[in-house]
Amino acid sequence: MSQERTGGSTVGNGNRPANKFNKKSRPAGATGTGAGKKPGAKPNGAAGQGGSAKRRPATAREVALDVLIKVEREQAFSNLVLNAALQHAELSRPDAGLATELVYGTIQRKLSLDYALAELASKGLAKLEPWVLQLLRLSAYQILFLDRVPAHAAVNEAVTIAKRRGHAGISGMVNGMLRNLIRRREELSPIAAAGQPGLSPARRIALRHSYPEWLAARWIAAYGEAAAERICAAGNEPPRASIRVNPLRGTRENAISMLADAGIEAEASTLSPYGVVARRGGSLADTIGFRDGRWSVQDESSMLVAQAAQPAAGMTVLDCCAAPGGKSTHLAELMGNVGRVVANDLHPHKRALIEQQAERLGLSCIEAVTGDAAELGSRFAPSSFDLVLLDAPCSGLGVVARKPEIKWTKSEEDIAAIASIQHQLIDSIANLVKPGGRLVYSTCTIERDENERQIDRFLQQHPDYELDTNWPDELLASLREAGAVGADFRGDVQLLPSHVGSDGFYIATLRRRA
Ligand SMILES: C[S@@+](CC[C@H](N)C(=O)[O-])C[C@H]1O[C@@H](n2cnc3c(N)ncnc32)[C@H](O)[C@@H]1O
Repeated sequence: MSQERTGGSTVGNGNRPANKFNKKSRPAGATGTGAGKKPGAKPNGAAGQGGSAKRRPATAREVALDVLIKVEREQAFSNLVLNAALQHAELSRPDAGLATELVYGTIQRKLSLDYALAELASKGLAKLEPWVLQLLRLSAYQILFLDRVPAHAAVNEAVTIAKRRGHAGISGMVNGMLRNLIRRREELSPIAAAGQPGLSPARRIALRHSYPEWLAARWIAAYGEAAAERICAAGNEPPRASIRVNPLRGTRENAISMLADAGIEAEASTLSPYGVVARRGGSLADTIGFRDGRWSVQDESSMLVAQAAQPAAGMTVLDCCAAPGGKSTHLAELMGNVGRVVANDLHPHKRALIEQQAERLGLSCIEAVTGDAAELGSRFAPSSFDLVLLDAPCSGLGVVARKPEIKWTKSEEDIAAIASIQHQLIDSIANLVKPGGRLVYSTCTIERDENERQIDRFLQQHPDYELDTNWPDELLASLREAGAVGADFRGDVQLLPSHVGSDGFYIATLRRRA
């Protein structure tokens, strides 16, 4: 089947190299929201398994295999593990591109790959050692999804790795299963599987695009079958890489021209007047403009939050969940660095991240503090702030293109649990907004329980608040263009990954009645 990604190059905020297996570039590294390990993750350990722990991986496939093993074993974020592994491995640029494609593609297509492999494993996949299963998935991904990687090369390399890491029986089994897969690839294709008669819409979408069935069903219930399918397809596309220009240090045109000088082909974002989207080139963070504070690496959807919040010079602003500081710094930029932005985060170690960003961007009006947002209501006097932003911790299901493991690790129980925390947080900060001031709520998820329903419940419990439709005309025009808002705009927006290819994001603006 032809799902191949060709061309492309590193345009992310890490060191994601050129990738000739992708049609589009995959941006590398942490995306600026919630970067770090997942809660409960074990500490970093050696990446490999099956005898590879101390050996520095030599090939793209070995690096990819070690990353896949570690992501699954430690419940770690793939972008962080991959970036660390690439820096350590010092692969050539094309090999680093192959490793990148293999890691993201294998995680994205896990359900499709397991569907095909399960037919070939005589004792079932559950009996396989974890590293063998990852090696089979990695190789099956090449056979089923990458037309430009010869199938025999994928098999030969898998057998070589299996011989190095396991006994002869394992390499023989790997060889046999993968050669069978090549022979039966049409029959075992997940696309053929999705075409079977009698499947429910959720099962069909799950098989076709490799998503958990419960998630496909949830999105069908929320958005309808056609939209849910578009969302799932968009989540398998390489995410766009973009920067947000710091208007205090230069113009967007100037940034585009500086990027061109650095070999990065980029164009103005259609969503945000501060955004620039990179098409091909090098790492956006590894640029003079980034180091000089002329721009930050940020997804386009995320840039819309500060724009919708409409901060003004001289305001007193609270960002309740601020680290690593993407939105606090944007708010401060739009305030011309005049006023006060209190940037709070729960984790003490994240305070330095906010301070580093503020310093790099020349923003002295940001004051980074540490604390539980649920306690901010008692820490500050009532009505202390003109503007309060709650960029809440969330399930992250709007960013599966950047962190595909999210779709496999999150559950419906997780969504319910995080929605309950969000409710507690928004409730506890409501009193901090001055009458006439704004409360902005945002998440990087597309779950209605975390978004619209959260706001509906808040409005029922806080009659002193109302949704605020007074958004900048320019912002509303670009959201209309993207198909994200219609005539029924009520003061919130749910951007879907399928709208313009940016992250799925929710933004609501509320005004406290005067
Ligand atoms: C979505 S991220 C924020 C991203 C940030 N606004 C930005 O644009 O760079 C959510 C943040 O909330 C923080 N967090 C989670 N629970 C919190 C709590 N109870 N109080 C304060 N911060 C919390 C996390 O540490 C994380 O940095």
